[in-house]
Amino acid sequence: MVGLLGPNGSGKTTLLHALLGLVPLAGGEIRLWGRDIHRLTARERARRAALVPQGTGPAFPYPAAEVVLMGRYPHLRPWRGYTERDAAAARSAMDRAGVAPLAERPVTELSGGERQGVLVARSLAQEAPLLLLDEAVSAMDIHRKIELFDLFAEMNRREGATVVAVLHDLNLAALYCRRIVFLRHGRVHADGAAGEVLTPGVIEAVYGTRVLVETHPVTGRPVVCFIPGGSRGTGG
Ligand SMILES: Nc1ncnc2c1ncn2[C@@H]1O[C@H](COP(=O)(O)OP(=O)(O)OP(=O)(O)O)[C@@H](O)[C@H]1O
Repeated sequence: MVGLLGPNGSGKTTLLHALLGLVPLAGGEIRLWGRDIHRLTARERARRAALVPQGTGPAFPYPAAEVVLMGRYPHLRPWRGYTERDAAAARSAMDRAGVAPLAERPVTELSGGERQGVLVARSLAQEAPLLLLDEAVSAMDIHRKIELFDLFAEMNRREGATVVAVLHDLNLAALYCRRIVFLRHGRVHADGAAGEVLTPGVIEAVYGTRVLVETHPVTGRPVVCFIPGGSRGTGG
C-alpha cells in the first residue's frame, strides 16, 4: 500500500497514467508482473490494473449501477453481453464501496462524494490486483474516507491487492500507507516507510510549508500538524 504524494503539478497523475500505459514514456520501461506494459493489450492491462480517476466521472446520466458494470468491460467475451457473473461482481462492488442504495440514480444527479463512491465501485468490479487511486476519496466525508481506506487496507492485507493512492491528505496517507513516495517537479524526492519520510524537513522541502509532526496517540504513526502562516516566506 503506497501513498504517492507531492504538490500540484508534480507528476502524480502522470505517473499513474504511465503505470497504465496511457502515456508514452520518455525513457525506460514499466513492467507489471514482469510484462512490459506497452506489449499488453488494453484489455490485458485493464485486467491487471484499475484506475479511480481524479474528477467526477461520466457526463451522461447513466444509472450508477450501469457505470459500475462498465468496470466489467475487460472481462467480457467478444460479442457476448454481460453475464450473471458480471452482474454479481458489480453488485458486490457496490456493496463493498457502500453505494448500493445509489444503484438506480443517474450519476449526474449525485453529489461529488457519492460520485466518487460509484467510481471506486467501478474499479472494484474490475477485479484487478493493482488498484490506482487518484484522489479517489477527496470529496468524501471523514466517515466515508475511513470506511473506504479500511476496505483498501483489507484488500491489501487479505486479498493481496497492491494499492497506489495519490493523496493530498498527508494524515490519511500516514494512517494507511506503509510506503510513501514524495514527488517534486516530476522526480522522486523521498521514498520510504511513513515514519521515515513524513518529517518536517521533507514536508517543508516538498511543499514549502512549515509543519510539526507528532505521534498518533492510538496508532503510533506520524500525525502532521499544519501551522497557519506556515507557507509564508518559505518559497513554495
Ligand atoms: N496532457 C498534458 N499535456 C501536457 N502537459 C500535461 C498534461 N497533463 C499534465 N500535464 C502537466 O504535467 C505536470 C504534471 O501533471 P500531473 O497531472 O501529473 O500533476 P499532479 O501531481 O497529479 O497534480 P495535482 O496534484 O494538481 O493533481 C503539470 O505541470 C501539468 O501541467
